[in-house]
Amino acid sequence: MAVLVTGGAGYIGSHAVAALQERGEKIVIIDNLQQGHRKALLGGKLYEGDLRDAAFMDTVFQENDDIDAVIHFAANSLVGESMKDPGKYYHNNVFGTLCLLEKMNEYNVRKIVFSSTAATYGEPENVPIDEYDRTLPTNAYGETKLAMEKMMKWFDVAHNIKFVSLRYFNAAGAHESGKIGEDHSPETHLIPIVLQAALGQRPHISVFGEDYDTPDGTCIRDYIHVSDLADAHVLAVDRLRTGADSSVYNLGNGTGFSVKEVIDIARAVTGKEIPAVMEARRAGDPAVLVASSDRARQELGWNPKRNKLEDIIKSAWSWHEANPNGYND
Ligand SMILES: NC(=O)c1ccc[n+]([C@@H]2O[C@H](COP(=O)([O-])OP(=O)(O)OC[C@H]3O[C@@H](n4cnc5c(N)ncnc54)[C@H](O)[C@@H]3O)[C@@H](O)[C@H]2O)c1
Ligand SMILES: O=c1ccn([C@@H]2O[C@H](COP(=O)(O)OP(=O)(O)O[C@H]3O[C@H](CO)[C@@H](O)[C@H](O)[C@H]3O)[C@@H](O)[C@H]2O)c(=O)[nH]1
Repeated sequence: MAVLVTGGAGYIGSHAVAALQERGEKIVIIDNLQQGHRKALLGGKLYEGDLRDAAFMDTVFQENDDIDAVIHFAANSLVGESMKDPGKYYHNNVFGTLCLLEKMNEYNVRKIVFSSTAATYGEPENVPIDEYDRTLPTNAYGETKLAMEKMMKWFDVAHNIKFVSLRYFNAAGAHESGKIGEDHSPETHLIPIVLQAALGQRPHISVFGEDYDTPDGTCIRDYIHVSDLADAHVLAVDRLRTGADSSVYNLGNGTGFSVKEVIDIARAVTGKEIPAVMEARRAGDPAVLVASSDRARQELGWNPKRNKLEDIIKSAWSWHEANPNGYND
């Protein structure tokens, strides 16, 4: 048996590849390297190409007829960008997933673990958010992820392709080996940008909005260590291999931190000043996203181990300090 990992050379995908490798899985990776890095791969066989290229996908499935499960990370995933260029998100995310599901059906692969997101909920009715809460995305990115989840539901009904949809909250941190971490170009995520400011690579961190309905006026997010996310994917593959039905799980720590709190903790971790400049809101941002992950704990047996934000930021800081230019590729 082999696991196909789409987007495996990306940030979260490469940590999942490392987790699969640790337990001796055979791993096949698809990545078009629009964001991914060859150097991020600690195992597996990389096929460089695009999900939407049918001939390329035929080659991958034909050369690896032992693939029994797919973990699907490949997507565009930036809230801000999706508000300016929604077409890019529908094309890569929705059409890309359609291409993948059709090939899975053609090659008789009937298990998929999917990278979904807290952005499917939009502005929450209840905090912490559980899987039964309303899904009403406030940005085009979240809307495409919800469309992808719905597509998987109908491929299950019609073709018996079982899915586990993992709705991650905000991924952060780096692998404990120090070998892999976060390197996006351009970088838009809060924690790496704050750490780039700590390294003096940026003059300051811009805080997008100080007038939200939160205690200090800045947005609140639930930060979860990337290796804890990676572990959940291994558990989800296991669950599907037992013949379980399709399901959806939130993955977060259950504690929210405001943008200002994140910056303060990063100042304490790095010992650097990290200047902050207040700016206007970024379109599409919900004020608060905090997870209830009880269901993942109960049904998947997921037990995130790196829960303290200080430790998560420390692990990211180790990576950024040692690799100030990322993978440098
Ligand atoms: N980073 C987060 O906080 C977060 C939170 C929730 C959900 N997610 C989801 O998790 C997944 C991974 O996120 P990430 O932060 O690791 O992103 P990433 O950009 O680092 O990784 C995505 C990878 O997919 C590849 N890719 C994109 N489109 C492709 C295509 N059409 N064909 C082949 N390869 C393609 C990219 O080159 C990249 O390596 C995404 O689906 C994202 O929506 C991320
Ligand atoms: O320079 C910056 C960057 C971000 N922020 C704010 O920091 C918070 C977190 O932003 P960011 O790190 O960009 O993450 P999100 O927009 O919350 O989105 C991430 O987390 C989502 C899940 O919650 C995922 O689905 C997305 O793919 C992933 O990019 C938001 O309030 C941003 O407005 C700033 O104030 N300044």
